Amino acid sequence: MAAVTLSLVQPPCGMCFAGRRLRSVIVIQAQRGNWSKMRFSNLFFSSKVWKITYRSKHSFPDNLLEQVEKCANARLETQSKLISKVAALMEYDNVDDVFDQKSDKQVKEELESACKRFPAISLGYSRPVELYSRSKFSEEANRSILKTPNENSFLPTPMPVGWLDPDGLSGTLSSFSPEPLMNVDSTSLREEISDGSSFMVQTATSEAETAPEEEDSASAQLFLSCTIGSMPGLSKRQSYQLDTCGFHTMRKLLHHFPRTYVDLQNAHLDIEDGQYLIFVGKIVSSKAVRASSSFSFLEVIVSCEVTGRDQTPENLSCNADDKVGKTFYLHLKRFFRGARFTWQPFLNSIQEKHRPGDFVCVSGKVKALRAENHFEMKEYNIDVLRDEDESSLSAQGRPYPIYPAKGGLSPKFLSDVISRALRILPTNMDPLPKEITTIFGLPSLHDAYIGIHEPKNLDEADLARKRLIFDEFFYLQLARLYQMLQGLGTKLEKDVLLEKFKNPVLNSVYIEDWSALSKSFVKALPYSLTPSQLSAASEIIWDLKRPIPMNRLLQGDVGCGKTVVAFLACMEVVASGYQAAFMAPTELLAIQHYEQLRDLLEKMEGVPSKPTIGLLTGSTPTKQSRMIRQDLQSGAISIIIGTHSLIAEKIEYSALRIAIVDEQQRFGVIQRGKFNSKLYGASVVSKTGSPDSDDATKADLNMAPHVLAMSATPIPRSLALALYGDISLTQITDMPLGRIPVETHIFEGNESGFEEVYSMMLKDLESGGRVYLVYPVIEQSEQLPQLRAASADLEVISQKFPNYSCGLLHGRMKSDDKEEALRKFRSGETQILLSTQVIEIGVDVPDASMMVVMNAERFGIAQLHQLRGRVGRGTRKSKCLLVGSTANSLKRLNMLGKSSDGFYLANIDLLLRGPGDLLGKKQSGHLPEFPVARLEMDGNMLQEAHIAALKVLGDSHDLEKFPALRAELSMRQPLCLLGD
Ligand SMILES: Nc1ncnc2c1ncn2[C@@H]1O[C@H](COP(=O)(O)OP(=O)(O)OP(=O)(O)O)[C@@H](O)[C@H]1O
Repeated sequence: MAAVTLSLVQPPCGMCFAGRRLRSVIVIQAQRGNWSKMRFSNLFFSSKVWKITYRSKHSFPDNLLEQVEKCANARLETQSKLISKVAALMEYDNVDDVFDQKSDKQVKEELESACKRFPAISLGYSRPVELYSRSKFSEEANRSILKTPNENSFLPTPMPVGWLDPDGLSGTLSSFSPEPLMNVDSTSLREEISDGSSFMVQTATSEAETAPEEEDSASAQLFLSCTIGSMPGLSKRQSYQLDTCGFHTMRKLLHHFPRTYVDLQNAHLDIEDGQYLIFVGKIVSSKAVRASSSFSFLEVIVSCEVTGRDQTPENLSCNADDKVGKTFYLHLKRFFRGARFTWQPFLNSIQEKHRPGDFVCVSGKVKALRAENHFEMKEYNIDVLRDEDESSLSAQGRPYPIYPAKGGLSPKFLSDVISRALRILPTNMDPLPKEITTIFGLPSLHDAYIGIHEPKNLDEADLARKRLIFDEFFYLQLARLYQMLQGLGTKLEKDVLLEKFKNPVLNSVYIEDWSALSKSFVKALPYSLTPSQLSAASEIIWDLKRPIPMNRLLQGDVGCGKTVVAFLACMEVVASGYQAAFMAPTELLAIQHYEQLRDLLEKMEGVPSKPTIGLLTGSTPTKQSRMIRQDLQSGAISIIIGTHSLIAEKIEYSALRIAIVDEQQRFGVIQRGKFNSKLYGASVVSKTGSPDSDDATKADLNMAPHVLAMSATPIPRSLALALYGDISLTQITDMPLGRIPVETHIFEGNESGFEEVYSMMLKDLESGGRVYLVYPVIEQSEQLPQLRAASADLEVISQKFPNYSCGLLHGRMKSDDKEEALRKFRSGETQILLSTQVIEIGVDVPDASMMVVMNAERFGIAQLHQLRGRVGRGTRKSKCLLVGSTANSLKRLNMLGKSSDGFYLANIDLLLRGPGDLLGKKQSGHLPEFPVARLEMDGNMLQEAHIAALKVLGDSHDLEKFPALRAELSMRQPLCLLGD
């Protein structure tokens, strides 16, 4: 049986015990009524209460208490409905008047008699009140949830409790309430239910109970994780509906953000349908009508005087100073479906809620009715003003939030529930330390929720959005850095790592301190390294000397010379006696890197034992690949270059120390992470060198390899942070000396456009150049006949340029054929190479001097920039011709004509096409979801969030000092989602 625990706080001297408190007593007692057991229908029970309140007003509380007492043993699931009904009925009875006329003494006597009758009611103190089911949270947490200093704002209130239409059709009547809710500030009532769950009706503000702030915030933020069913005042059906539509928790509900805000304008003389306007006027009538046996509606008519200048043509001649006035009639309707809403007392009650003559402020969307100056208000809000003076304040327009519907729940319903949730939002729920919000100028979480849902102006909404975006980025960064720190042993290591992130520029090793092998490698290069290449290599080598696995992204514009920097990293590792793996996205590129490295090693002089290198791709013959695997296992191979076969399970390394992933958009986080499983044992080292005693310390044992990712599509920093979180960035910002910028020309793909393109091609070929022709597809397609296809065009181009030989290269060709086609083009046997975008990545033919891209609008800007980077890699002046299918497409392509800065173009691409397109499907699949933030717009905030996360972790490596933050982190970021 349900045990009733009811607590009433002794009011301060002189303050009247409001009738509301007794009403609350009744409400609680009503919970005990087992109306389901007694087969009471809703109607029956309601009518009972009504009868009592109407017939015997004077002894109303006693009688009512008696009646509800009869309904013992309420079943848990029926209680919330019952309580809603009773609370609602109480609200509409003028019970306050009855009690307010009585003296304190009288009220006290009544309370005492109630207490005698119901031993569960005790006077004089307030016990802790639990808001949510104990099964969901620890008792302690619940207690402190309710000890928020601003408890009143946290309290559920009976008005909305009672009036949410159980059918979900008519929404809440809360907007009709002249005074928001019952002001029970110092009464605490609680009923504990036998299964341990509890439901709070009202709670108290008691100084003695005010808990320390930290405790408050730690538990108050648990509020967001409360199930939607725990939200006071929702009917069972509404909870169910919300839950099935995905609003499982308060967080989910509060994160249903407005789609947009309508600028609510003050009413003016010329009203047009669909405008969102705000009026101040007087209620002229309020009528509740029973339309059928199961349908009723309420219509409130508000008259509003609006003055202004008449803009109609016949009045244009009037003096400009003449103001005219008009009276508009606004019709506010609300519909109710269900027999119980056709019941006359109910209709009377809702009708009386709006008294003719009341000043109100009405806002919503207007729709003209047939009668002149009569408008229906849709999606409206109505607020009763205390007096006319308040009207000037209220009439100031606010942004009007427009919510998206979800799962069949109407925007209005959602907005009502959200606004109710906002009213019980604890103010101190912010898990972010105050210091962080202050440094970054962010509002508190409480203010952010209010600001996004009920902003006073658009600036407030913007600031709120900023805070919510910051949170999304912050927790991502925090989780990734936290995860990384957890992988480290000592405090010192953690400090070093955090310091490294804070001051990335300070961490580099001068060339004098590089290994002898690296220095000889630099000497063997046919060119000198650019300053950027030097500093990039220094940064990487600094990292390689730490006992913490490096996770670095080497970025640089196409053709800036990243490969050689990566080779240097390999040399440094090999010099310490370890192995390096270099993974390329395509076989072509793997072969290219292998040959380049082989040539450079051959030129190296004065090195006693040169590093041994191997090539392993999908097409390596089985016998050869078995041998390579054996050599990797024994340490006979110190640098292995290959494709994704390098991370195959059967590959074992003896001492893998660095994995270079030439990502070029093709590899995702997972592939990089797979290298982590390629741990090495310290017992075996490669043959090239022996580990320095300093480096190969015990801490190195079983350390995951360093990972250096290379990206030629400069991923905007924000995107890199979002994608990798904990990654360090190294950028090569200058180009090798002697490079001549590629000229870019844009053409429309019509007859004259192609004529010009062909003539430019001919000129280039005649001067000894070599031309890439890039196509969006291999074969002509019936679905997309406008696309030029590489295979189909081979004949056309061969005929057009009979004196030159053409080659074909595309992804469907066999590996050997591809290599052969590229070899011929590189050597000059073929002068024209018709290709698909397979050449986009890394292909390095320094003599290629022209690139023509057909149907160029089919490629992203970053992609085109990549393609363009295939030319201009030597000393010849090169050109890139982009042929757009239509005149419309040229605008976007023109951007490439204006800039050759890959970072700038990548940002533009991110802005225009979003991260998914920029990264490619594979990689963008690893991007975390950001419900509010748009990386392309809000990316710069990621950097702030990164700094904030570093700061927090710097203060407390394991977040022990920030329990609320830790709890929030675990709720937001399950660690399995954190990439590698
Ligand atoms: N410092 C330098 N001076 C002159 N040439 C250089 C320099 N560094 C690299 N190169 C040459 O520039 C060309 C491009 O280098 P590399 O292939 O490393 O560029 P990349 O940054 O990897 O470009 P991509 O993104 O296209 O792969 C190569 O032919 C390389 O030999």
